[in-house]
This record gives sequence, structure tokens and C-alpha cells, in this order.
Amino acid sequence: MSEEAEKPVEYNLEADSELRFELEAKGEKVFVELKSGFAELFGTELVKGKAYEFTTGAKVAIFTYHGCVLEVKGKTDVLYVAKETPMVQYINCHAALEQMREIAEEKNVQGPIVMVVGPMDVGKTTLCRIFLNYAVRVGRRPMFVDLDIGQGCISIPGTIGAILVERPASLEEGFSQQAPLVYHLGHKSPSSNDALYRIIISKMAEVTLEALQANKKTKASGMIINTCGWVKGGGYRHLLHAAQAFEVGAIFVLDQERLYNELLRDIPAFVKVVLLPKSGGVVERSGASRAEARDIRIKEYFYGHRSPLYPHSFDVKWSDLKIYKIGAPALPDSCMPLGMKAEDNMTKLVAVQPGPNLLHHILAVSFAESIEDDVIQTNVAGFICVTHVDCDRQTITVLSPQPRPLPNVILLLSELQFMDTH
Ligand SMILES: Nc1ncnc2c1ncn2[C@@H]1O[C@H](COP(=O)(O)OP(=O)(O)OP(=O)(O)O)[C@@H](O)[C@H]1O
Repeated sequence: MSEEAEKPVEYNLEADSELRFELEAKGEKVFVELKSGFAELFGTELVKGKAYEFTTGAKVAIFTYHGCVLEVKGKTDVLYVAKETPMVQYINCHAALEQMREIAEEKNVQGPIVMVVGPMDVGKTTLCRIFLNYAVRVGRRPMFVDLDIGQGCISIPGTIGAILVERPASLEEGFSQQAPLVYHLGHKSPSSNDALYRIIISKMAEVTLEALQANKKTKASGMIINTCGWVKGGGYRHLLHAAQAFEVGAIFVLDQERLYNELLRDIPAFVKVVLLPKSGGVVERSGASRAEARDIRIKEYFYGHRSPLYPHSFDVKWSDLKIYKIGAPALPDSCMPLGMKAEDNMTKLVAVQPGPNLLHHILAVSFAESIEDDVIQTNVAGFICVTHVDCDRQTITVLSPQPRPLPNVILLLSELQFMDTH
């Protein structure tokens, strides 16, 4: 990095504008400090005088409602100040949700359950983060459900998850992930097993809706649901199903009028459907950068991000494990036993014989105690990664967040792989 780039630069932002930057070059770091005024990153307020560090892959927008001065130190790939942002529309939506929460609190009824939908790369996850941050900043405790299998921000890819949000997201590490509720799909896209995706969405809805009732504050705060960017055909049907399963009261559609009109047509009239513009700052990601983002998420699961984690590595005997994959190869309906549909095959547990085929694969550790339990509808405790297979000794070496022994022997195979190069 040149001396020039190291020099801090001050940016004077007017009210309702944002500083956007991206960091692509490997090993680069950028430090941002709020010198005066007020500013926030996707709804989390910046503390004055604190230097925030951003690393490779960061795509950042620091917005100010009142004007501020920011100091940036380090070399960014793109950096500009944008005056056109949809933030005022987003905060108006938050204000509407807040009104619903106030009424819900007064009457002790269910607060708003809303879903954010839209095609890929329109800022769905970011809008959820903004809504959740604004809610906790005014003392709410909403639930966040992430149905985005490929780029979800709870747990690891290949799963759907839910967390209770009690604090604003950390600028660098996102929301705290204490005790998430996670269900396993085992694929990067719902289309690889639509039947299973549908089942786990229904289960997630059942469990989270019940959990909301447990606490008056959470009940009034409601739920924000993030969804996949697959909005055509089967993806659209999943959105309709999720809206019904979670009994959503409002759907925010980002950017796509076609999806907005389809929903207006297909969703009961008591559900509000609101079209919102996407931010010009949202960055489109290529297939390769999505794959890289998935890899980074898995790495962070085992090794942490800013605060490091120290995973354990140990051997487990093949004979001590019960590994299953969900879904047998598809057969035509005509070949199925009487009364069964080809779809039923996709939710069957199929025993997997340990061997070299497991190398680098992620295995979900199920909470199910026996195969007689409803394994596919049981949430998972966590994940391990197979880092070595020894066919002679009939053992596998696993990377695990917890020391041995594994909390359970029922493991579910994921198609996701992770090369542990740490
Ligand atoms: N206003 C903005 N300025 C700059 N970058 C932004 C802005 N809003 C979002 N981003 C960045 O754009 C990227 C994509 O946003 P986000 O993940 O919210 O989109 P998405 O619609 O959820 O994507 P997916 O298709 O994966 O579901 C993220 O890296 C995010 O940090």
C-alpha cells in the first residue's frame, strides 16, 4: 500500500446521504472513524471516536440522517458519497411496524410478522438487518428468521435458522448468534430438495410462532423473515407457502414489480404487500463470490471472525456413527410402492456408509436421539466437518466446535464442503 493511501481522508456528509465503499483486494484493511455528527451502518449506530476495521469482501454503506464527518484510512476499491438512498422509505416502514407493535403491546396480541422478498442481490438481508436494528434500538426484542439457504446469515449455508435479537448487530460481526434454532436442508439451493425445504419451513414456523408467545415483549415485537432470491416458479411457491405458514401480516417486496403484482394477486387481501426500491449501493455478486461467501461463513462458524474461536479436531470410529442423507434418488411415480409419491422419496432417511466419500463434507449433528424420532423435523445442535478419512483404521477425523465426544451420534450429510486450510 502506498504512503498516499495510508493518509486518512475526511468526508463531510450532508443529511440523508451515505458513504459507500467496497474492499476487494486480499489482505487490505480500511479503518473508519466517526469524527462528528451521527451515522449508522445498516441500522447500527457508530460510536464517535472509535476506529472500525473493515476487511476484504466488505461492502459498506454508512448513512447519516443528520449529517456527519467520517474519516477513512486505507485503500478501498470503490468509494463514493451517494445522496440518493431509499433509507427514508425504509425508516417509514419501520415507523409503521412500530405503530403495530405499540397496539399489539397495549392489547397483548401478536406483533407484526413481516417477510422481506425480492430477487437476488437487492438488499433483502440488509433491509432485515436495518428493521431489526431499529426495533432493538427502541427497546424491542424481535425474532429474526432466515429462510435463505444459500446466503443465510444465521448458522451456516444449507440450513434455515432463527434467533432472538436483543442487541443491535455488531458492525463487524453481525447479530449475536446465541442459541439459534436451526434446521438442516443440506443443499445450497431449495430446488435440490423442495419437499424437505417445505417441511422445514412449516416446522420453523410452528416452533417460532409458539416461541413468540412465551414472552410478552417478544410477542409484541414480532418477527422479521428473510427469504431466498429465487422468486420464480418453485421459488415463488415457497414464498407463498412461507407467507401462509408464518401467518405474515405484511410483505416487503424489494425492487421487482412483477413479483409485487404476483403477490397482490395471490396473497389474501388482509396481508399488506409493499413495494420498496432497492438501494443503488447494493452490490451484485457473481456465482464465484457467492461460493466464496459460503466458504467464509463456514470458516467463521469454526474459527470465528473478529473474536477467534478454537475448534477441536479428533477421531471418531465409523462404528460409533449413524450418518444419513435425506432424500433417495428420484424414481418415477410408476415405480413407487402403491400409495407413495416420488416426492415422498425426497424426505426419506438413507443410511450413508462412511468412507472417502465423506471427505471435506459438513455433517449436521441432529438433536434426534434415535432414528425412530422425526429426524428431518428435529433441529440440529451444530456442525462438524470431516477433515480426514482413514479406511484402514475405519475412523474419520472431524473438526468440531466442541471437544469430544459428539453430543449425538445421528449425523446428517450436507452437500456443502469445506477445505480446512487453517
Ligand atoms: N446501501 C448499500 N451500499 C453499499 N452496499 C450495500 C448497500 N446495501 C447492501 N449492500 C451490500 O450489498 C451486498 C448484498 O446485499 P444483501 O445481502 O442484503 O442482498 P440480498 O438481496 O439479501 O442478497 P441474496 O441474493 O444473497 O439474498 C451485501 O454485501 C451488502 O453489504
